[in-house]
Amino acid sequence: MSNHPAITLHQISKVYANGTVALQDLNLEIPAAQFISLVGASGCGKSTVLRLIAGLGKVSSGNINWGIPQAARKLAFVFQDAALMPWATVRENIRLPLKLARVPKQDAQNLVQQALALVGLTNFADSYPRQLSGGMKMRVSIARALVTQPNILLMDEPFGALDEITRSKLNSDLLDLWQKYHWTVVFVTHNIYEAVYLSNRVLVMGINPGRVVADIAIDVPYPRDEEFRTSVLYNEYCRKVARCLAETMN
Ligand SMILES: Nc1ncnc2c1ncn2[C@@H]1O[C@H](COP(=O)(O)OP(=O)(O)OP(=O)(O)O)[C@@H](O)[C@H]1O
Repeated sequence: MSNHPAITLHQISKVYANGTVALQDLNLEIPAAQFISLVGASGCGKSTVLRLIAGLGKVSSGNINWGIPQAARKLAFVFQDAALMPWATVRENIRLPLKLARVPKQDAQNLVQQALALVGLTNFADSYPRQLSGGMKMRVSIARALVTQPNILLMDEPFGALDEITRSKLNSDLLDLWQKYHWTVVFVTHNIYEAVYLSNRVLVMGINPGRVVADIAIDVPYPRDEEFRTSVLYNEYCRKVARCLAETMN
């Protein structure tokens, strides 16, 4: 894994037009190919951090420095809501970003086929969203992000609406893909267990104002399996994150 910073957020503040101070003096260094999670109380600015990295809004002060030249930056965003077009098939939903980028049809077809295989939905390519379970819809949403072959993946509570069993399966599948493709991942979640299982680092954010209050390295090698999830070490990490989170609420 490279330690070269892909993204550095330096003294970032974000004040929305209505005066809400969402972030204040937030510092965060994200090395290339790291999987980091942001956890924190509702309203502490987690989504704001993702949006600023994605360029969907301007910082009020501070700056975001990129270790990757603009031409080589390929960002993809996955939201909690799969937000699929109900009238279009799985294949058409996944092809949408390629269509918008005017990728030639044959290339697009190949990329969609690959993305379908990655998320295990090849046999559902011609199904409609209404015919899929919640977990399958989220897989389509992930495939739609992966089809653009990103190197930075921004995920805003992608599994928040799923049941525990589906969430746990998608966590494992996501880690398998990450180990293969080495994306830089910034993952927002309310779920401490998910954050510890997935991440190289868990960043705990405080509220009022939003900032990073703890940066906890999860020093456990990948692949991480069921054994890790049931280990004493895993529980210790979860407790540590929970304690930091509780302190932010005091
Ligand atoms: N467009 C906006 N205009 C004004 N205030 C906003 C806007 N977007 C977010 N905020 C405010 O900024 C703060 C941070 O919001 P943000 O959505 O980043 O938090 P969050 O940690 O992702 O919350 P949650 O966990 O509930 O999704 C909140 O107080 C929110 O109300």
